[in-house]
Amino acid sequence: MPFTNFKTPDPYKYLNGFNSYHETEAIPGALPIAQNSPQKPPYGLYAEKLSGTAFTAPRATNKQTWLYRIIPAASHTPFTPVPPTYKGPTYKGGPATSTYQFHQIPNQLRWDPFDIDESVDFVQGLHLIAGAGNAPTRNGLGIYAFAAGKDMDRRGAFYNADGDWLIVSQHGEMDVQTELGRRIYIRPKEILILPRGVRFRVSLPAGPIRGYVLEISTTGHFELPELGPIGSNCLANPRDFQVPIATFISAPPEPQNPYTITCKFDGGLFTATQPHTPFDVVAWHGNYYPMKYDLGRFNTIGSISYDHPDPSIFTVLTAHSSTPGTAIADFVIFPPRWLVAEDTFRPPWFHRNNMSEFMGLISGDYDAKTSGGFKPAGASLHNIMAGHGPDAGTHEKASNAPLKPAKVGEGSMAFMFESCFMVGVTEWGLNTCRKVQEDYNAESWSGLKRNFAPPQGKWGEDESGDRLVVTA
Ligand SMILES: O=C(O)Cc1cc(O)ccc1O
Ligand SMILES: [Fe+2]
Repeated sequence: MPFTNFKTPDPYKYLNGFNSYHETEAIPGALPIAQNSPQKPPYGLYAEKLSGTAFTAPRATNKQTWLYRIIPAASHTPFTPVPPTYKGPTYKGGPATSTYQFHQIPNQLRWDPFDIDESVDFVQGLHLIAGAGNAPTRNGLGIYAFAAGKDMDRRGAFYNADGDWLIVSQHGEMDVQTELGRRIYIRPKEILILPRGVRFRVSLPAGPIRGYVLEISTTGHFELPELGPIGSNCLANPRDFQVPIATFISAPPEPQNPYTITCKFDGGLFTATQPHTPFDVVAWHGNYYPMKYDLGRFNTIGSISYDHPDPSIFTVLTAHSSTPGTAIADFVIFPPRWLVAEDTFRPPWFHRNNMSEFMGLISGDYDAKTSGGFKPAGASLHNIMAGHGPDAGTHEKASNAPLKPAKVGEGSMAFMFESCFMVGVTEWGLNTCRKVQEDYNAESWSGLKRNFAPPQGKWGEDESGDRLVVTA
């Protein structure tokens, strides 16, 4: 049985390997040999360096890519702010605000599925649901929902100066052209990493799309988690990350029909034009590039004895904070898997987490919920120390289930963005989207029964705390 989510292969070819140093050329000989910046690069190309870290970052974390292109990215008209009347995304806490405005809410929150708006493209259809910190100090995080029904303009491209994106596809198919290669194909249950600054354009070959985006505004990037005693394999394996192969558009510049470059810079949108295509990179070498990953390739591990392990065993990618072992964001998935633990309450336990947990559902059911309120394309947020866990129905069922080996999550894929930040909710996330469920807590946990049955005798105290109560 092939461990992938797909019967038909993706139509494009890729380079394989996470954190590998790759090189690719669309014309043989376009990459200079040995050096980066010859006096005259091959074929009249310009050399341009795209850095993913400070020049001085330690070798183990240093990222850069050298691009060999027809015209450098520097050549464009000045960027000007996109007028607030533009039918577009809500990136900040509210329209035309200069700072992020987040509502900090200690309650558990859950959202019904986000709507698809077929009249917008990928960039226009992005909405910031929640986040923390900010981009300018490189200490922030953003969680977006996106939905779109239109291709991005053929003569347009977008880049995000605020951080790296991890795009989770929930519905539809995305064909993503980037500077580093013409095509990346993303289907539901696949993810796309788009590094800060890389220009791209999304088209929709098979109708509307919907999904989620995690943005990290840090100095670092998404990394594979350490494996410790697990060893050198399992979870997401490096060779399953797929990287575009250099391809370029060679059309001559058209001053009368320019390309529009849109960027997100501290949550605001700016545009500039240029007569030449941004997708003119003929060759590149480096370790700073977009990547796709099919979540079906994840090698899930779990308990083969007793007790429910921490969900960190399901971490696909992590973005470190400066505290060892503590992530600004972990991307965690709950794939189909066998549960075999003996004498164990198998679903997630009740808990209050030091970290915040934003969850989404790509398809199917999530094994901690039976009430039906956590639906594909919906979401939940259990902020720092918000009590949560299985709903009453799930608890009842799992406490009495025969503990035979059982497969959970067949056809399902839930995920979590877990962060050390207190994650605030935007005005769009709380009100404008009109998806917040009023009764989430009551529906989930008000039905929890008191099952307490101590042995006969003197146990506990009365409410004043100074007299022992005799239970019947
Ligand atoms: O809250 C959740 O459903 C996510 C979760 C799953 C799990 O298996 C253990 C802890 C946890 O936070
Ligand atoms: Fe949790």
